[in-house]
Amino acid sequence: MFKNKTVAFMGAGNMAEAMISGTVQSGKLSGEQIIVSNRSDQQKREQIERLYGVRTMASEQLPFDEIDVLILAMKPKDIDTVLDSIKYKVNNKTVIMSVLAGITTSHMEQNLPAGQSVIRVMPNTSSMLKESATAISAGRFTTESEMEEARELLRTIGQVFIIQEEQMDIFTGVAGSGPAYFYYLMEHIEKTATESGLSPEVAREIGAQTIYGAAKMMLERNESPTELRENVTSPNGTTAAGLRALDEYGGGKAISAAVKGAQKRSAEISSSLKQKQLVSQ
Ligand SMILES: NC(=O)C1=CN([C@@H]2O[C@H](COP(=O)(O)OP(=O)(O)OC[C@H]3O[C@@H](n4cnc5c(N)ncnc54)[C@H](O)[C@@H]3O)[C@@H](O)[C@H]2O)C=CC1
Ligand SMILES: O=C(O)[C@@H]1CCC=N1
Repeated sequence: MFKNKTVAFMGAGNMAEAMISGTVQSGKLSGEQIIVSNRSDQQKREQIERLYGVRTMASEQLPFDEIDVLILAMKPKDIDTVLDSIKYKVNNKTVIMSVLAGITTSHMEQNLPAGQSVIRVMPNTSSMLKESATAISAGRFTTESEMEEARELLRTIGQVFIIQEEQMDIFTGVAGSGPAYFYYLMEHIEKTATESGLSPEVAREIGAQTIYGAAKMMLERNESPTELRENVTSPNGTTAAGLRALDEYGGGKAISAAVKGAQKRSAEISSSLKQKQLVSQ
């Protein structure tokens, strides 16, 4: 399916690198088919070229006519500069995918040639190991077959969920930002375990295996998190004591607030762009 296709990245930061790593490991695209560009950091380009065997160049050198899929992976604040810089160069057959939090397809469509196909994508950094939970939603001009191809391409970095664009903010709060909540949890588990005498290396391994095992149980057993939690919890036992402390310290509320906080920030990015556009009209 990807034979003779060229996928180019604009932006070569953490998210782009995670996607490049996963895609190259999948073996579905060769390094030759992937072009990675950024604004100015040549050292980073050389590093990516060395590590993943892809082609790299400065963004203004991208061969726009050759590109089938252009993945935008810079910070949301840079979107307008980038759209301005590509709107007269981009090929009308190129599908533009954006991984930028909060940037809507309609914002991109308004700042690109009429009819350009745009897909909003929300991956996470577990793309690095082909374990992302990635959402995609179609823009106004995206065809079903382009969505199917997008899904196939992003399957190389993990699981793909097709969602309505209105659901992107909450998806971002859960899955785009989500790995950070688990790392935060691990930081605390590791610190506490180390203070109680485990070596940091062992504490990390134990914690990671515990999260991994719990995630696998959730994915492979047809049981709700409530059932799974109850199976761990003996009456008057150790887990009950641990969960009581979590409740006492507002653990559940804190987790909900984290997801909602990220969701809200994603929506704020969208509305601040809309505001900016209204002002400049
Ligand atoms: N880091 C994450 O876990 C996730 C990030 N995202 C999205 O990915 C995007 C990138 O995030 P990170 O990789 O974390 O940021 P980063 O700061 O690591 O990378 C940004 C990259 O964009 C490049 N860049 C900036 N302006 C440019 C321009 N005009 N032309 C070409 N390249 C340009 C920079 O050189 C850099 O390589 C953000 O929009 C973020 O919302 C989405 C999902 C998860
Ligand atoms: O923190 C951020 O804004 C990006 C988007 C999702 C994860 N990282």
